[in-house]
Amino acid sequence: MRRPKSRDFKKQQRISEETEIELLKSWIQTQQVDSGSNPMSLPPLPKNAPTGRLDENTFSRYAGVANFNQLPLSKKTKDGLKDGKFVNMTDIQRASLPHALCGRDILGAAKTGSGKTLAFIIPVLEKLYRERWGPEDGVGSIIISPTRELAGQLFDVLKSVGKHHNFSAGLLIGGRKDVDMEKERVNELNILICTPGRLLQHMDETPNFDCSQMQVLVLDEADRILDSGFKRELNAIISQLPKRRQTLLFSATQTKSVQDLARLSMKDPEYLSVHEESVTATPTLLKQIVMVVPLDQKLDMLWSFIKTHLQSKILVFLSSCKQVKFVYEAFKKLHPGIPLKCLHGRMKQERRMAIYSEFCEKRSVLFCTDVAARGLDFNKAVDWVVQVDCPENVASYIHRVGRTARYKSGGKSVLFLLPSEIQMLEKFKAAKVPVHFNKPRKELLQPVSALLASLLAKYPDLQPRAQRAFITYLRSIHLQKDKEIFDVLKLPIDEYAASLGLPMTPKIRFLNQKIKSKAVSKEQILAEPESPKKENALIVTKKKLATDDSNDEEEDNDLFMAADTLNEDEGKASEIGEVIPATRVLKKKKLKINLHRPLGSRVVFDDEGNTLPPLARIADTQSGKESMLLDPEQKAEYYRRMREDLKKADKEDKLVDRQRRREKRIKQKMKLKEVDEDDTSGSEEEETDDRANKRKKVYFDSDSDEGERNDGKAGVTVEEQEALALKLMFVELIERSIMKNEFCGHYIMKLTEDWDPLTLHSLCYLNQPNNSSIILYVKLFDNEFCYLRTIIIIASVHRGFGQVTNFLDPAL
Ligand SMILES: Nc1ncnc2c1ncn2[C@@H]1O[C@H](COP(=O)(O)OP(=O)(O)OP(=O)(O)O)[C@@H](O)[C@H]1O
Repeated sequence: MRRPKSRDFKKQQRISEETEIELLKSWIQTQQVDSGSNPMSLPPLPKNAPTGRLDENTFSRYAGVANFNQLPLSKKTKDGLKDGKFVNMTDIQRASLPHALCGRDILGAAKTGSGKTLAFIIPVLEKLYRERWGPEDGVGSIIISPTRELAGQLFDVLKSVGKHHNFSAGLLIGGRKDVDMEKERVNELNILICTPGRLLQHMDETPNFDCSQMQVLVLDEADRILDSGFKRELNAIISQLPKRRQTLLFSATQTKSVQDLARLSMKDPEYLSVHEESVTATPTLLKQIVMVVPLDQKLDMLWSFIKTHLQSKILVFLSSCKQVKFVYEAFKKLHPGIPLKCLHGRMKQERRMAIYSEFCEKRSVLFCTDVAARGLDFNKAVDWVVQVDCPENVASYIHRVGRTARYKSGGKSVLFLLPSEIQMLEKFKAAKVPVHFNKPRKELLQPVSALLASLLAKYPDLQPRAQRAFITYLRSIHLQKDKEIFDVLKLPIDEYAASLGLPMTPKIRFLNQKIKSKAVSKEQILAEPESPKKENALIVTKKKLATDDSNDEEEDNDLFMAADTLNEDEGKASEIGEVIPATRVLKKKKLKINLHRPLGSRVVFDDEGNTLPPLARIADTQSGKESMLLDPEQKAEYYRRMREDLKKADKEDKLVDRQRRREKRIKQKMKLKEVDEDDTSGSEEEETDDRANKRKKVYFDSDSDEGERNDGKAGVTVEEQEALALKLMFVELIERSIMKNEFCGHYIMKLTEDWDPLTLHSLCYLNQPNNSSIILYVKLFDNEFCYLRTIIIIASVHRGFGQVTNFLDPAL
């Protein structure tokens, strides 16, 4: 049975729209609240107090009222609110609506989930209604949201509360294919809800797109839209909007920057921060837990958490899309017993919207990036917000946890803090964010790393995902602004890689710069007299500075070298050890040699971990006297003798080689002659040409000390010789000898003597038997100039595979 309509309702129904607008205008005008005052400070009107016109000339006060019905709102808006079961106003609505209704600019700040959306949707509807805005008037209001999902949600609220109005509204967000259709219709829309990028696209591309008459501009999550990420877009948008307009800014963490307000041409805005005096900056019904979790245990902790909360609706924040993708894919394959979903900015828009709606409806775990951090009001309450990675600042934390405990419902959140991020707690305290400190219960921990490792082995496509997740996490820490809290060099990088199931730690190129700068600061330590850290710092600094001009790969290598040094000097270098991460692949990484490092600066270690000069081992093995290495004079004498011996040997070998070449050339000439004589066919010319072509390479007369060039003579270029040398070295030495650890000088000499085309003169080498890293100093004849030229072949054996990494002319 239909309820009889109230007298007020019947009365209002009788009032024509025109009269209603006149009435509203004079009501707002006569009873408007003083600028700068907070309507909430006024005593509330009694519940049954008459509203609207009291007599011919007076109206009821609307500032400080607690009920929507007591506000000077159109019947259509009131009906919409009633349909949505919105009766009593929240604090921010009470504080801001009286100002907003009389056309003032607003800077509204209130806790998450406190009803800020209605605080700007209502004034938009009312303003356009009072201005009698119609389809022919075009764009009357623009509401900008930082994310597509939030824009979609605002659009739903607008549709619901404004359903009795006749305005047309459009949702303009990126990722939608129907941009052409939008372009056709956008000029007919009265209210645009959009993301900055899409709005700007229309401003740039849509013919006759006109916002010059718009009345109200709203920035939801204003601090986010005003921050540097949207600066370019927002400036371009603002430049196309009329200066005479009402501007409403809302956020749980509001900007107070004068520059921001100036950018928006706001004039004496009302700053309404309704919870400024509140004891907490977060909802009172939100229980917030912080746990200190080492980086390598984060996934174990997350997995354990999910397994013990299978009946909950959980929102999990990670710091990058790639982490989200990896954790989602990996956990899905492990079947935790609750539906898993993921949401990040790299997904197609339709998928994003579908995931968002599904999560609103069903109990599940949603892994997401900060794309879901702000504004989203998931229909059925979220039970837990889990922050696996620390947010960039307190504001971001407040928005993330604000996805639960909305309006009058409760909620819980947990944040995993790394030991190095513990300072975040002080920031929480300063920002009035009450967190409870909980110790992780080890008995409940269900390790997942081993399972991930086997998953990665089973599904090859998962491994690159894990690597990308690893790198993007470290990069996100590296790029954080707050360097007091986020220091990538304090992270146990190697253990973290293992916890993702990765068999090896991926390369982290971007870290090098940090390592270098740390090295410089270590130099400052050196400047201080008697510094106990001096010795250790010296080792590290030298290593870093020696590689200033090295390429990326080698830069990474230096990271590992530095860490290696620290490992060996563990006790002494604990100070630096805190700064430079250890890695699991140190021993393997050490094999890579920085080719650009000045010769002789390479540091090798003896069994006790002491550093030795590069030739120390040869000297050591040949002299048998370790002490000799420590005496610079003896060492110099030793090198001098070595040089003389080599020179002598060079001369002798040169003579022998010349002789051999001469003989060989004569032999070849004889052969050619024989062939020419035998050939009687008419293809003689052709044959000769062919042969000439075949031999068109550059020939050198190795007999001539001046290195004259003689076409038609046997020989190969130096490049070919080197290439052949490399090949031979690789095949014969590396594969056979080095891998078996039977590398010996005798073998090499034998090999080179047998090898005809290459006039390999002499060869000495450095061998580090236990490292399987070898430098071959190979002396060749450079036939063009007929001097002895030395190439170094650097060979390394990495995980059982020989690899010639490079060769070059050293300045020995
Ligand atoms: N006056 C009201 N009466 C009842 N429910 C309300 C009222 N105002 C808002 N709500 C409800 O409170 C919830 C939170 O509102 P809203 O999304 O506007 O919060 P918010 O302050 O914008 O949050 P955030 O800062 O996270 O964006 C919504 O579900 C909304 O329907």
